[in-house]
Formats: sequence, structure tokens, C-alpha cells
Amino acid sequence: MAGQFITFEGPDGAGKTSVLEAVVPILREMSSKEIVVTREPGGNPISEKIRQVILDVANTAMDDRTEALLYAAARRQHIVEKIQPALAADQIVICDRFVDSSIAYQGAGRSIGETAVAQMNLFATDGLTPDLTLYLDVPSEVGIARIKQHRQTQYDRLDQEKLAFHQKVRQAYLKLAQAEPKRIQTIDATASFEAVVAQCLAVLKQHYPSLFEE
Ligand SMILES: Nc1ncnc2c1ncn2[C@@H]1O[C@H](COP(=O)(O)OP(=O)(O)OP(=O)(O)O)[C@@H](O)[C@H]1O
Ligand SMILES: Cc1cn([C@H]2C[C@H](O)[C@@H](COP(=O)(O)O)O2)c(=O)[nH]c1=O
Repeated sequence: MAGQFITFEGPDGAGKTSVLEAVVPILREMSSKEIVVTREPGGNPISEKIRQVILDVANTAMDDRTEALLYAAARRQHIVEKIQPALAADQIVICDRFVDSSIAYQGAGRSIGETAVAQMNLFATDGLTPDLTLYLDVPSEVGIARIKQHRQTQYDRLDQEKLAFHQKVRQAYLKLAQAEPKRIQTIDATASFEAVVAQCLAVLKQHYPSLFEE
């Protein structure tokens, strides 16, 4: 696989989507390589439909393992339709969330078990792992407050979970970052938006200096 696979991770409200909107145009300006920006769950019509089912606030009856399997199913389709073809064409794939989200949210948040969820996802990914992950770290209270303040009308089924759920998610992310310090680079996302963008660009430059060559 020739391209680069970069993921952004973090608790809800960490700022991934906003940061990507600022970082990607800068990367596109600097790099001669094609940059594909995508997200999970989603990224193609089938996976976006699965996303709607998972996040629908009406689906209160959804079993925790059903939820984990739906995320993995959406991921499989996303990999086959979009991620793998782009990497094979030597493009840079930047993805808002990937398997680490399932480990943190379903493994820890839903208490299914981080190892069980990681193993189940191997079936979906066939071992595809990001080359680099930027983990935007914020205390759960900060992330939730940001969402409440700015996105009240778009509250989804996962956003609605109690603080204790989000705290378990964050602890799992911190554990992942500690276990894989080379792949997962932690960004202090409590800083100002501009400072977070600057931190992300610095990490990308450090890992891929050629992207920043004029
Ligand atoms: N560093 C920051 N400081 C203060 N507010 C921020 C910062 N970064 C993002 N925000 C604001 O927080 C809110 C949530 O940001 P955003 O939607 O980008 O987060 P996210 O990580 O993509 O969340 P989710 O995973 O829940 O979709 C937005 O209103 C955004 O403007
Ligand atoms: C990929 C993935 C996502 N989630 C959760 C995390 C969020 O609460 C929602 C949707 O993500 P977005 O960042 O708001 O677009 O889904 C999850 O629980 N497990 C996963 O694998």
C-alpha cells in the first residue's frame, strides 16, 4: 500500500472536524499528492446510511454489540470503497475517526471490552492500521460543553450519553495513546483553536516533512 493513512481521534467535541477544516486546505496547498478527506461512520453511501441508523436518537433499543457490529460494517464498506483504492493510488487519506473510536466508545464506553472490540474489528479491517493518528485530547466536560454550546440542534444518540460514559471513552483513548506512542500523537485540544491547528500542523510536518516542501 503506497499512500499515507492519517486519522484524527478524540472525544465528542474535541474539535476534530473544525481542525480538519482548517488543516486540510493548508496541506492541499503544500502537497502535490491528492488528499482524500473522509469520516467514520460514513464516507460512502452505504456507510452513511449505517451512520444514520447508529446515531438516530429514536433507536434507544439498540444493543451494544449490535452498535459495535454496525460501526465495523460501515468501516468495512468504507475501507473497500474508498480508503484502500485511495491508498493504492498513492494518495493521502485523512479520516475523522477509525478503529480507535470503536475501542474507546464500544470497548470502554459500552463496556464490551477493548480487546474484544479490537479483535472483532480485525475482521473488518483485515489489519489496515493508520500510519499516524492525531489524538485531540479534552476532558469530557469540556467536549460536552462545547457541543451543548454550539450544536444543540444536532445532538445524536452517542452525544446524549451520560458524563460517565464519555469519561470512560477518554480514559480508553489515553490508554491507547500510552500503549502506542509512536502512532498516536496526543494534541492538547483544550488550547485555543489556532494553537490546536498549529500543534496538528507541527506533528504532520515532523512526520511528513516532504508534504511541506515548497
Ligand atoms: N480549541 C477549541 N476551543 C474552543 N472551541 C472549539 C475548539 N475547537 C473546536 N471548538 C468548537 O467546539 C465545537 C465542537 O467542535 P467539532 O465539531 O469540530 O468537534 P468534533 O471533535 O468533530 O466533535 P464530534 O466528534 O462530536 O463530531 C464546535 O462548535 C467548534 O467550533
Ligand atoms: C467511528 C466511531 C464513532 N463512534 C461515535 C463517536 C461519535 O459520538 C459518533 C459520530 O462521530 P462524529 O465524530 O460525531 O461524526 O459516533 C463510535 O462510537 N464508534 C466508532 O467506531
